[in-house]
Amino acid sequence: MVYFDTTTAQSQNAQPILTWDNLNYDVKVKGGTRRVLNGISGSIYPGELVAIMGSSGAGKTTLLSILSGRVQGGRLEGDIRFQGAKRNPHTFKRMLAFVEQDDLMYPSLTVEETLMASAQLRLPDGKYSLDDKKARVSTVLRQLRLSHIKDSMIGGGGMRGVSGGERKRVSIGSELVTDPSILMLDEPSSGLDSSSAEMVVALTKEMSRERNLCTLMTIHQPSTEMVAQFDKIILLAQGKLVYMGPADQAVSYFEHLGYPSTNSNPANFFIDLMTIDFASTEAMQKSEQRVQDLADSFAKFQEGGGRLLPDADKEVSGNSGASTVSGSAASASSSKIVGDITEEQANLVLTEPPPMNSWLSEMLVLLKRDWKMTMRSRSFVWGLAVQAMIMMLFISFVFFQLKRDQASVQNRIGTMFFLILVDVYPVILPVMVVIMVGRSVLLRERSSGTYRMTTYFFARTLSLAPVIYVPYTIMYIGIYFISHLQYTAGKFFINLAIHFAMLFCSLGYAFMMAMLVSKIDIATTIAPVSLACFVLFSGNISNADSITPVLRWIKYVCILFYGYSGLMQNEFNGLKFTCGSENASCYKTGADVITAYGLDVVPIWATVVINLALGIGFYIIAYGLLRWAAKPRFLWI
Ligand SMILES: Nc1ncnc2c1ncn2[C@@H]1O[C@H](COP(=O)(O)OP(=O)(O)OP(=O)(O)O)[C@@H](O)[C@H]1O
Repeated sequence: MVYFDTTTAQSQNAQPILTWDNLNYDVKVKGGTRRVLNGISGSIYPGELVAIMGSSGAGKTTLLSILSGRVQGGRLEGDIRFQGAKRNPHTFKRMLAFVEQDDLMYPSLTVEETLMASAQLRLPDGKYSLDDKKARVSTVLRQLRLSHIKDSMIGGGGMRGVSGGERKRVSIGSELVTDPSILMLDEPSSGLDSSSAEMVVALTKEMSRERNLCTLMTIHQPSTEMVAQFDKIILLAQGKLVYMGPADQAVSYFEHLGYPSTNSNPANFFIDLMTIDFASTEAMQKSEQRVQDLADSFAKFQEGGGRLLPDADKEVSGNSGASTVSGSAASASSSKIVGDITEEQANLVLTEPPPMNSWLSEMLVLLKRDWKMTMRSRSFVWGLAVQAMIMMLFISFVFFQLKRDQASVQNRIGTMFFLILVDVYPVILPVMVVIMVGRSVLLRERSSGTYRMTTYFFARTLSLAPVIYVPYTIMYIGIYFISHLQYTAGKFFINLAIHFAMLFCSLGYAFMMAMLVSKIDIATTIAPVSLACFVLFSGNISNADSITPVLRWIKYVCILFYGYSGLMQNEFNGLKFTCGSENASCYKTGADVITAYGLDVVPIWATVVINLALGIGFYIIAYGLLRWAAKPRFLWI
């Protein structure tokens, strides 16, 4: 009788942390459906490092996505249990650390800042003091051999930063500073040279052992050294399971099925066995048949409790005595030490996700992080400052020291109109781009429940506000005095209030557009067009009272209309103008101008309040888009 003991040292005393049973996954294809995963069952235990292997298109990423609760679209059947119970989407995602294939991080933060932000946001304040979090970060930096580059920028997007291997380790580190029960990594070795890839796997194993963490990764074609690190491997071929068990027994297992190893690297041997050969019809049929045979043999092997060849007389298992494929506790050793870990460690699994930190503490951590990023975007900060100064000089000297004649009426109207345009266009476009650049990191952090979406909006807005409000306030003050608008304290502060409300609206509009569209090039095309429509209804180009009745309502949702109306009323009310004899039509008072332009409908105070309300409305829409429309529809079983 031949038995393979498919339990690993970690599984002998412990309960599985994650089990899956008979998973079937179908996707829609032209003319019907296609089965991507077929009857996959298995389990993983605390402390185990497990690799999902298979040739391209075998279903590795799909299986990992299903187990992590991140699969979208298609039809999923089967059963998945976390610590013996059905998974709760809200708690499971906070107990899972998921490292995506693309290392999505903010380029302008340093390695240490990236890990610290993750620790501060995801470790509960009630359990960890700031010093504990710092200590944890420095431990992770040391364990992942990152201490020497802790002050280097992550880089990316044209900014020089850490290397690919280091970047991957930072990604892993920012997940490991938290207290996850399971760590999942999608192709952690992709894009890395062999020594960096080996280092990533070796360090992951070291940390899995130390923390008794269950680690599951997909990997395409690992080296012999990497295969030796894995406790368990899951081999998939054409969506079917052909082996799941200790990595060091897989070669013997296939030998006993009649497939002796043909390659010194076991991974290459497995891939050769499982790959479909498309060279000819005959070769294809033969390799498909082989894969089917392997899948059938493993299914029988699982059903038979690890019995591979009935009545064979060879004992091949590395472990003596019979044990079952599911790693039953029946075969557990009575020893207190199992493999590298103790029995207590083996049974140590977190049953509750860490509680979320308070809203304020979360917001302050995000604000600090966002502020650093904003200040490091030199071109953004300086771009806004320089453009505000250029606008100030340009507007105030074109409309220099306005008088009280009929020409000054036109010049005042021009000043007000130009000012409201300056409040929106040069603000919305750069802010929108800055928000969109961080969109993918935001979505990743949202998927893992790192923080609340409301704290994100507050912190991001507060971090951007000073670099907009400070130069723009200087610009308004400069224009106010150089152009000689009405010099009274009341008018001056009302002027500022109208502009501040406009800038708030512009920020809200930029957030809304950044959440509405996922691609920067599309957003930078749509935003100016939508703003151009607002210009039409601002009350300058067309008379606010004479717009076609069907479209007249648009002015009431137009930020430019309220800003323009407020500024015009504030500046013109109380003014008297001289009329020259040559002027056929003459505005004698500022009130005449306001009436002629149809801008006396909404009182000044209301223009400020309505613009603030519109700004809040834009933020609410942005929040709704992020919360619901951009929310991925994950399948849960
Ligand atoms: N939503 C989907 N729609 C159509 N086909 C899909 C979908 N999801 C997965 N597939 C198909 O299922 C198969 C398995 O995909 P998966 O990405 O899991 O493979 P993989 O083993 O990770 O491959 P690789 O190593 O190349 O990344 C592929 O043929 C893929 O095209």
